[in-house]
Amino acid sequence: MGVFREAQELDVPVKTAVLIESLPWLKRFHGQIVVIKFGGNAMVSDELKRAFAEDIAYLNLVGVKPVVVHGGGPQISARLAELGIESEFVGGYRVTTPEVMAVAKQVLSEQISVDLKDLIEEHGDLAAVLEEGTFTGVKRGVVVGGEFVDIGRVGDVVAVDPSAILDVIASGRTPVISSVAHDAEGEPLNVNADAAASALAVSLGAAKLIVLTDVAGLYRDWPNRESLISIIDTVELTELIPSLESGMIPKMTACLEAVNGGVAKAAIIDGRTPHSILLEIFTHSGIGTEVVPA
Ligand SMILES: Nc1ncnc2c1ncn2[C@@H]1O[C@H](COP(=O)(O)OP(=O)(O)O)[C@@H](O)[C@H]1O
Ligand SMILES: CC(=O)N[C@@H](CCC(=O)OP(=O)(O)O)C(=O)O
Repeated sequence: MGVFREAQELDVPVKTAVLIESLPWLKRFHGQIVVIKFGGNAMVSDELKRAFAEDIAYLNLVGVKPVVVHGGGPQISARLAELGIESEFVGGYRVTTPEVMAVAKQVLSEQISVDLKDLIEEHGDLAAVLEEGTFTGVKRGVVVGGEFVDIGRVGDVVAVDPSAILDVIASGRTPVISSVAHDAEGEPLNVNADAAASALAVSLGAAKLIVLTDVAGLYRDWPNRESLISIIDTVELTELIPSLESGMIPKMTACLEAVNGGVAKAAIIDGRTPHSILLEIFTHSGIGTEVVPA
């Protein structure tokens, strides 16, 4: 008993320091919108999803206004494999036939959105799933080796209607939204979730965009992982993007566009670290890679 109390007393200065370190960040972000993108690769275990939901509930309850935009690429791939439907990526984007689109829509908007909302709601009436309708998109193609390749129902966001999101925020809850968009005819488009989160952060005038993924951040020397970039400005990032690979291309483009669109900072952080969002927001050093204006 005596040993236990002594150990607790030793912890007191550490605990106090951790709590008080958050004060300037509470002042900075209180009342501000922070868009948080939860990537499918960061949803690797129930424990991590629960820690994510705790962080979102925490932010909400201390007066920050989190908005969750999620992906689910690996989960879509797993479902397609179960159904025996082939799928491939070109330039970081999934080739999306109408059949693939139907599966992506079901996994993202019906399954993952609801799962995340339910986990956040374990802490109170704190979340709401947004119906599709926020993002309007246009079909995009990719250029590979100088040739234009049609990749099906893949879209770029061209307009964001934030009204439903603002209503949810005004009700004190956290919107949870998938990246599915619709074209002018109302047909669904598969939008990369990083790009959707970025467009939303700009439209909402968010104070920060945080992107959770399955690496510590952006490495200059990928795949050696010896040189993690802690901070990079938009000019340097613009020069670096053409040399990046696969999923990092849409991810870093999304961060660049967010900051160029007026979001003060965009951070790529490791979603495999439990409570990485709280560490990023409420500690001086943060974690991962931060993109800032030049
Ligand atoms: N320079 C780089 N730094 C870090 N990761 C990189 C880099 N280049 C490519 N990657 C890859 O990008 C992946 C993240 O993109 P992606 O798989 O689309 O993630 P998410 O599902 O979180 O959106 C990493 O797991 C890593 O394999
Ligand atoms: C066009 C395109 O590639 N769309 C993505 C949408 C989901 C997504 O972006 O999920 P992550 O954030 O987990 O990667 C896909 O179909 O996988």
